[in-house]
Order: sequence, then C-alpha cells, then structure tokens
Amino acid sequence: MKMRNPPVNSLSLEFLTELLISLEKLENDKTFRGIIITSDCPGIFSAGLDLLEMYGRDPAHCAEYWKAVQELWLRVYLSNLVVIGAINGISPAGGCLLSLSCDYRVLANNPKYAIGLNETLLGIIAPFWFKDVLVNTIGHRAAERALQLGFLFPPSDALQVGIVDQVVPEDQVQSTARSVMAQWLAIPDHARQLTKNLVRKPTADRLLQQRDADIQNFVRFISRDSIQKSLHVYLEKLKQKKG
Ligand SMILES: CCCCCCCC/C=C\C/C=C/C(=O)SCCNC(=O)CCNC(=O)[C@H](O)C(C)(C)COP(=O)(O)OP(=O)(O)OC[C@H]1O[C@@H](n2cnc3c(N)ncnc32)[C@H](O)[C@@H]1OP(=O)(O)O
Repeated sequence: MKMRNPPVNSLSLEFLTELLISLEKLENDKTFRGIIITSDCPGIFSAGLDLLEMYGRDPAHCAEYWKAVQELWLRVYLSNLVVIGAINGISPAGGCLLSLSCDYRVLANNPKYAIGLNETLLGIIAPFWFKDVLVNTIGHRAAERALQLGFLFPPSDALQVGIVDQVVPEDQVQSTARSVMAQWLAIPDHARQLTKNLVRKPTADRLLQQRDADIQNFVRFISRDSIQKSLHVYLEKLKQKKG
C-alpha cells in the first residue's frame, strides 16, 4: 500500500477515510495475507496528523476527525494481516504511530528520516494510546524521555532504541520488507493472528473501553485557546522555514 497524499502524506480526514476503505477491502479479500505500507512522497513517510484538521475547526469537526484517527489506528494495530512498514521517509507523531502499529518496521538509512512522537515540540501531548504503543515498543524509561523531549530519532538511534526493527540502505527498503513478509507468511495464519491478538488486545482495549471519552477529551484539549495558539505558532514556523 503506497500512501499518496502530497506534499507530505499528512493524515487528513479524507486521506484517513481512503486508507480505512483500502484496508477494509484488503482485509475482506481472503487472497491477501499481508500488506507492506510505504510512501509515494519522496523523503516523507507521513507528516502525521493533519494540523489543519485540528486548527481553527469547530468541535464537531474535531470529534469526527478524532474518531477517524482512532479507527485507523485500531484497524492497523489489530489487523489480521501481516503489516510491514517500509519506512522510506520522515515519520513524526501520527506517522510514527502508523509505523509503530505495523508488525515489523524497516527504515531507510538516511539521516533525514527521523521517527518519533514529537508532539511536545508542537506544544501538544501524545494521547495515552500513542504513549502505550511507544512504551510497548521501546520500554518505559526510553519512552518517558522520548515523549517528554519530543525525540525524533535518526535511523541509527531509532534502531538502537528499538523503535524500528531494521535499518537498511534506501534502495533496499522495499526488497527487505518483502523478504521479511515471506518469513512472517511462513507462519500459519491462525496461530500468528491469535498470538497477535493476545499480545495487542489489552492495549487496544484501553481505548475501546473509553472511545467516546477519548474523543471528548481530545476536543476539549484541542479547542483550548492556548493549544490553538501553539498550533498557530507551529504552522507559522513551517511556513517560515520555506523562507
Ligand atoms: C487531556 C488529554 C487529552 C489528550 C489530547 C491529545 C491531543 C493530541 C493531539 C494530536 C496528536 C498529534 C499528532 C500529530 O501527528 S501532529 C503532526 C506532527 N507532524 C509534524 O510535526 C511534522 C510537521 N511537518 C514537517 O516537519 C515538515 O513539513 C516535513 C519534514 C514533514 C516535510 O518538510 P518539507 O518537505 O520541507 O515540506 P514543508 O514543511 O514545506 O511542508 C509542505 C506543506 O505541508 C504542510 N504540512 C507539513 N506537515 C503538515 C501536517 N502535519 N499537517 C498539515 N500540513 C502540514 C506545510 O505547512 C506546507 O504547507 P504549505 O506552506 O501550505 O505548502
């Protein structure tokens, strides 16, 4: 699955909906046993959640958006398919969550391709289920530092901390992802799927048990004046960077 939402594969409501529909189709087609998620935007896996879906929007829109974000996460995280991330670009925040929700992550060795939950750098916080997935992946202490400082790990650090499973030369990302897929597909589906569910269900259940409250918390948080100001400042910084 090649993500194509130029210029930066931001996860807008429309793009999330497209991804959800595509995933659902693949899940329902029994001829598919695995997917490799990668990007069609040069140098960018995904810029994460679309800031314009959270800035200057009314509460109803923010609620609709957050529901779609939750939906995509649950679908990827709990997918019965083998999901491999072929991460061929930078993946901050929501892009990192998408990567972390794969069963295996292969990152291209380019110092620009940083990965991490950088929410604090935007003046916002990573929701508890983003945090849970990071803690599950790199452990409590490393996650505690990474989350507070908004670390974006370059490939060598990402491998060391375990946020990705493999770092390979850029031209080998897709072929490596395909070899990894072959290994994973050698395992009988039912055994692998039940095991995946056993490991991941408690984390997903934490959100499933309080989805509506999570949406309300998000809407309240993102609608605060101080948070809207932080988003404004961050968006201005992105604009100014262009010069
Ligand atoms: C009580 C508790 C309640 C809990 C509440 C929890 C709330 C938590 C809420 C949300 C969690 C947030 C998760 C996220 O994912 S936030 C997004 C994080 N993403 C980033 O920080 C990346 C920002 N982008 C960049 O750093 C760069 O754009 C880049 C490195 C990805 C690419 O750089 P470059 O190629 O130089 O492109 P430009 O910077 O020029 O960007 C092109 C164009 O795209 C716009 N843009 C970039 N990123 C985003 C984005 N994430 N959303 C929307 N738009 C984006 C950028 O502004 C440019 O636009 P243009 O000027 O109009 O061309």
